Amino acid sequence: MLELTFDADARALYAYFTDINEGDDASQLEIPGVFLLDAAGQIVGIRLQLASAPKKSFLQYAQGFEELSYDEAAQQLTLSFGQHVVAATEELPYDAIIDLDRKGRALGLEVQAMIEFGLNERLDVLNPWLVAFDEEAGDEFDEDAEDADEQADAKLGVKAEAKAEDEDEDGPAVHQPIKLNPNLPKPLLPTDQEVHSGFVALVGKPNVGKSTLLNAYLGQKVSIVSPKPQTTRVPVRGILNGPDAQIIFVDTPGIHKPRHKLGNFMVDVAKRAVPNADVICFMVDITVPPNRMDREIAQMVLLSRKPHILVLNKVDATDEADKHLQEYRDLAPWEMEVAVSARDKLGMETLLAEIVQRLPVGHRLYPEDQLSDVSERSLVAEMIREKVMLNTEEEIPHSIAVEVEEWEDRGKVVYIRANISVEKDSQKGIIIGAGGSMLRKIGATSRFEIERSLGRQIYLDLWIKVRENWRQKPNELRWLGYDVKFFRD
Ligand SMILES: Nc1nc2c(ncn2[C@@H]2O[C@H](COP(=O)(O)OP(=O)(O)OP(=O)(O)O)[C@@H](O)[C@H]2O)c(=O)[nH]1
Repeated sequence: MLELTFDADARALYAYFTDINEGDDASQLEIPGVFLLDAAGQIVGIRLQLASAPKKSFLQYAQGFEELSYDEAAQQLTLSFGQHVVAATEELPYDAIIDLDRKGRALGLEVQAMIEFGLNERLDVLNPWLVAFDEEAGDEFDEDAEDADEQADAKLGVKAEAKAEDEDEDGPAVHQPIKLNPNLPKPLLPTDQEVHSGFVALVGKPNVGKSTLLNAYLGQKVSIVSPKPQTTRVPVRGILNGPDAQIIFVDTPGIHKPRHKLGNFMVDVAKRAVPNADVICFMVDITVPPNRMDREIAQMVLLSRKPHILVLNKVDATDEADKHLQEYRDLAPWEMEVAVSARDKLGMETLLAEIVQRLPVGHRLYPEDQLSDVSERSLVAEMIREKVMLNTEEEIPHSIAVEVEEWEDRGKVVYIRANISVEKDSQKGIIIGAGGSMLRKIGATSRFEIERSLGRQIYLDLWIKVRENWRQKPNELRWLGYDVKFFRD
């Protein structure tokens, strides 16, 4: 049976024909079509009109599903949900998207409806096919799997008691929050006066520069950055103090089409940041035109009814900054738009002023010397993950997780033992590299950055562990700290 997921925030319906991983979708087809409606106006199917005959392999993954049929003569792909009489059709407000792999095989499709379409009330017929993002089978805490995991740890010499102790005390990733770097000049701030203060969500697609902007404002890295999409996995709060304002930026994971439970978690925590924010900065990459995901995020921002600013990033990277401007403007009635370069720190004062005037007046919500809510321990784990991401290719960057397992102040140095989890044995080999060269490189670059950030000498002990298919396993995700309950406000 073909399973569907419906993202109510984005009003998007997804149907995947096969399990897919990051990078499997090599290209996309945009195809016009119609909703098939019964006499009551309920959606009972979708018909897509292909422009030309597809390759033979196009429907290879889709073949087993009785809901799908292809009319060769008419070049129409139809999804029918049950034996309903089609009484009417209604044009899809946007072309459907079909993801293709490198061989041109259709991996799945996405259909988006407009806000005013009232899609959910018309989805009743589709209910038996709908699965919720977060309620797939096996999502319950799996004690057997947890036991098996501990046994595997014991075999590898990992101290299960030490881990349990860590987790009992403070959860998987809680430690001292990062304070302002003592080497940086401290702003002189009046303490008890009222200021503009509140939460500012940085939301957008992966790779648009959200983390770069946050780090640029704070003058210190609190959120890791890489050229690969989906770098940020958990919301990171960075606190900027000024004489008249305290701005708590919330850097969120890039919103994308989730393909595994880790992706579901990332999108879920990103979306939760929107209703909790006082101001929303919708960040886009001005060098490329908006796509379906930008439209979905813009709708979500609009629905929140929060003050919202369009932040057009990467102006440094194009000579035609206004080429796609109108298309971004058309996504929503923005209260304000500001063009910036997070990399070159351009436009940042203007954006800050726009943010501050939209924040409520009150007291500072965080101590003035606190830079982030990220613990030192989490930041160190993230910095190591960043170095693995920067030094590896293909599927590796997305397949790893890093946990700091031991942290001991030994006077002159801080001893830090960290585990890099991978999904397969083959990935372990890649991370170690020939004669250990890759691991040495990751260790050296991580140590340099961690020492700079902590202002202390460290001894970094890196271990690699295979946690098979961890991104799909709820208990593994919880163990690694990717659990929504840790990120509730
Ligand atoms: N040219 C240019 N590149 C930028 C700018 N801002 C960010 N980048 C680059 O864009 C890439 C992605 O930046 P990130 O800050 O990791 O983007 P993000 O939106 O946080 O990405 P996710 O974590 O995937 O959601 C990195 O290679 C950055 O160096 C900018 O203003 N100009």
